[in-house]
Order: sequence, then C-alpha cells, then structure tokens
Amino acid sequence: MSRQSLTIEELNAVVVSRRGGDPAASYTARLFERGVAQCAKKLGEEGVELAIAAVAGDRDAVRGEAADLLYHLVVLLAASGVTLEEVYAELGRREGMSGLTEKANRHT
Ligand SMILES: N=c1c2ncn([C@@H]3O[C@H](COP(=O)(O)OP(=O)(O)OP(=O)(O)O)[C@@H](O)[C@H]3O)c2ncn1[C@@H]1O[C@H](COP(=O)(O)O)[C@@H](O)[C@H]1O
Repeated sequence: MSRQSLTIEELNAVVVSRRGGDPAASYTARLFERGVAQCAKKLGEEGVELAIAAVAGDRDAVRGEAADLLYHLVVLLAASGVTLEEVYAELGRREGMSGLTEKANRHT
C-alpha cells in the first residue's frame, strides 16, 4: 500500500538499511554495490533531468524528478559516509551568513 508522504529522514533510514543488502532484491543495494562513482553519476543525471523539467515548465515532471534527485542524493551521501545530520549542521552553520538575513534580523 502506498503512503501519503515520506520524509527525507524516513527515506534515509530505508536507504541506510539497504547497505550490504541483496542487490538482486533491492535497487538501492545494487547502487551501493556499484560504488560511489556510479551513485554520483545517477545524481548528476537526475539533477539535469530536474533542471530540464523546470525550464520546460513541466510541473508534474519537476515533482517526479525532484523525488528522484532527493532519493539519489540520500544514496550518494550514504555511499560517501556522510550523514544527513552532518548536512543539517552545515546548513545551520550557514544560517545568518548572508547580509540579507542580517539586515532582515536588524528590523525585527
Ligand atoms: N525513492 C526511490 C527511488 N526513486 C527512484 N528509484 C529507482 O531508480 C531507478 C531509476 O531509474 P532510471 O530509469 O534512472 O534507471 P534504470 O535504468 O532503472 O537503472 P540504472 O541502471 O540507470 O541505475 C528505478 O529503477 C527506480 O525504481 C528508486 N528506488 C527506490 N526508492 C526508495 O528506496 C526504497 C528502497 O528501495 P529498494 O532498495 O529497491 O528496496 C523504496 O522503498 C523507495 O522508498
């Protein structure tokens, strides 16, 4: 049965659980088996497909390609040994780095 939504954290938990899994039973396990370079190639392809869909103004394709991109991003992070928490921490470090954000904060 399909769910209404799946968060990146939930997707990440499934992806990480596939590491070392049976490549015959899991596409994700197959990607891990192929290695980082192949995971990176898939991510690049999906990024280009998303960009093309966006430029074409194809909203349905943007949604689908964005889901593909997020999936392949999570796979590449796991294949690279980088956790989502590390990426979140990096985003957190950047908060307030832009002059615009500081300017906006001064007015609140
Ligand atoms: N979100 C995804 C997801 N998005 C895309 N894909 C797969 O990505 C592949 C991309 O298709 P392409 O046409 O780009 O490539 P392909 O020719 O099929 O395969 P390649 O040889 O190019 O790798 C398809 O086979 C899709 O099934 C995904 N496979 C899995 N997931 C998630 O990962 C979970 C675990 O999946 P398994 O590892 O298969 O159990 C699933 O429950 C989903 O939540």
